[in-house]
Amino acid sequence: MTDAHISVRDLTMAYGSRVIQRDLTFDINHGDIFVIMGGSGCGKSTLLKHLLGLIEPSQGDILYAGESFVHATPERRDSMRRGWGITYQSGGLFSAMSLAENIELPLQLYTDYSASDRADIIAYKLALVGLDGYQHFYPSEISGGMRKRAALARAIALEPDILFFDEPSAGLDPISSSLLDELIQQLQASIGATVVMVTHELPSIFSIATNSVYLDADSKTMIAYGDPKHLRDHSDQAIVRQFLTRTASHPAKEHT
Ligand SMILES: Nc1ncnc2c1ncn2[C@@H]1O[C@H](COP(=O)(O)OP(=O)(O)OP(=O)(O)O)[C@@H](O)[C@H]1O
Repeated sequence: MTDAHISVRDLTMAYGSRVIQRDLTFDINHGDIFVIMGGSGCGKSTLLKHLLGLIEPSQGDILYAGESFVHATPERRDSMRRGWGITYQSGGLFSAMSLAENIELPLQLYTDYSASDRADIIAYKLALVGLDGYQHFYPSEISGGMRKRAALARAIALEPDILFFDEPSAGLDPISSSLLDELIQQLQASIGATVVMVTHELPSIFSIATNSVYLDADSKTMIAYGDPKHLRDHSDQAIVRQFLTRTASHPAKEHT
């Protein structure tokens, strides 16, 4: 038994007969800001999709608070998912809806709040991400960084206890990207959620991650687990140190 928030156990991930990663076993603890790292094509997004239940494992299990997600009934999976907030690379806002309508959608779908309670929650969530008063704007009327923050406001609409991010700062300039990092850190601290993210951004990794796993494309398994700053300085795997210091002597190999 473990008191980890998410436990990955002996996980093998494959597309058909092609194994992407095998024997993944690690924990993500409550309140971690956990980063899934590795070179291009090693299987980071594939792992995220397994954690979200979008792809079934070839082997192994994923447990949330000690309960198997892989073996849960569809109804039980739905209720476990209710506690998750997800933001995709593109942000995933509906362009034909205002920011308020985007944030209202999960509230309408999953809660019995009255219209006026929903309006209060929308205002509060927008304020949390620094978009106070932007209720009536459409996604096309705000900047890329603001869209990411609006997507985050929608992801936290239902008070999730886990936030998943796929490349949160993709497409952002360094300043917007570091503002988003700060926001993720503040939200983590204020709502107490566990954060799981896939990112390539070393500044993000070093400024906010508390723990990480490194997936290796060549050996098709994890070769490092721990605080990325510690791994950068002390990993016994040269490739991990190179990845974290950007010192690879040859261009990163693509595994596509
Ligand atoms: N739906 C799919 N069917 C078959 N193969 C796939 C599928 N999705 C991804 N792959 C392959 O699985 C491997 C891992 O892909 P994945 O997108 O998980 O890697 P990644 O580490 O997230 O890559 P990147 O950093 O480039 O985004 C790649 O070789 C990819 O081509």
